[in-house]
Amino acid sequence: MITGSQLGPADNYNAVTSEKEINTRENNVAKIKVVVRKRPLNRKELSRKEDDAVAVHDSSSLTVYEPKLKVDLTAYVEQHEFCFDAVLDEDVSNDEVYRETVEPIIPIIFQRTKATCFAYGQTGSGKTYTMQPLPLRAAQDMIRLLHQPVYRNQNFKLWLSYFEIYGGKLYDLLSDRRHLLMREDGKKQVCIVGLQEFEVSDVQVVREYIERGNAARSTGSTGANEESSRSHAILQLAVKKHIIVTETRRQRDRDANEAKNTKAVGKISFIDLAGSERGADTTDNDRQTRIEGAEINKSLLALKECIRALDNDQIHIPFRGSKLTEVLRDSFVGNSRTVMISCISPNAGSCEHTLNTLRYAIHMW
Ligand SMILES: Nc1ncnc2c1ncn2[C@@H]1O[C@H](COP(=O)(O)OP(=O)(O)OP(=O)(O)O)[C@@H](O)[C@H]1O
Repeated sequence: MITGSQLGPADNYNAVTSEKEINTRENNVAKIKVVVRKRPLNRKELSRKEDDAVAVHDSSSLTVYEPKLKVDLTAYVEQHEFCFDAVLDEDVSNDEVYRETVEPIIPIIFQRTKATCFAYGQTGSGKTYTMQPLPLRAAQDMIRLLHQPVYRNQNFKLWLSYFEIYGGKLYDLLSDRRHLLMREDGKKQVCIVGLQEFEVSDVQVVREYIERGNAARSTGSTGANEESSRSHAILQLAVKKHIIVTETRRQRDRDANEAKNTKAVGKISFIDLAGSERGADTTDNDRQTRIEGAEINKSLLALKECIRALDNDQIHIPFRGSKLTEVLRDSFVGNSRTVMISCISPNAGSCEHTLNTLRYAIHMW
């Protein structure tokens, strides 16, 4: 697989981008990229003297050492080797994560590409820690690109929206958690009725919107991670071309909203998924938690099915499998790119979840 890391750093965006250069970039960015990130042992795990069961060998392979018992109760360790597009060790910074995952995609968003970046893993494995900084960094680079003459002259603008899927329902995180409805138009385009989109041209404003959305997110508590997220949060950055309307038409369309005077170019969606083990979260908790668990399980399975179907160039993609995949439908069809970041906990006690996460990731690869 070709990895995006072959592309130049963000500063290269400042150079004037030629059509040929863009096409080369587009071909160099893998359609689906699977990256694994290991987090360090946390204070609790260290105080319990838990073993680190994950060894990262190089930039693309790792081994999980699973503690097991024989039938006669003798302890032994089973080794599981894995290989991915990229494996990021515990000392890798969020900046490096950005460079490895999202940065290579940014220029091709301006060339009608739709991209999806999501983090997958058990509760407490680092999904939010990994996903939180990515949209801001992406917005920074996108705003810089908007200033290039080639895009400025075409009147390209950046728009932001942020919503969550909680218990199979959609809520706008930037509009007092307003309940949103999803509709399909005649051209089978999914649209989220009432979702607020904001034009952004300043990184500080982007930061404020992200903070506002984060504060509105649904969280619940479990034994594993008290601030655990039980919803999928989706932040979208869309590049749109503003169409200059004549004064006569403007008057005619006096009541039309801003969106009618724009044309979609490309989009990147960042998804912070709910904890992957939540699908099995059916015994300890109340009915509501069990329903949430079932919904989460359904959407994670549907996501896997869709990505596998895309990778195999299948004609039928099972988008209708869940609300999550229905919402993401337009991001997967046509010229699309997907980056999956599998977050894993290093402690031996999490081995089973870690192996499940890596096996989920292997199916995408
Ligand atoms: N790579 C990392 N380096 C340092 N600390 C990390 C790293 N990854 C995660 N952490 C810390 O681990 C804790 C759990 O991480 P986080 O909340 O991102 O998990 P999560 O996978 O999003 O969990 P949930 O599904 O419950 O939301 C946080 O305190 C976070 O700061």
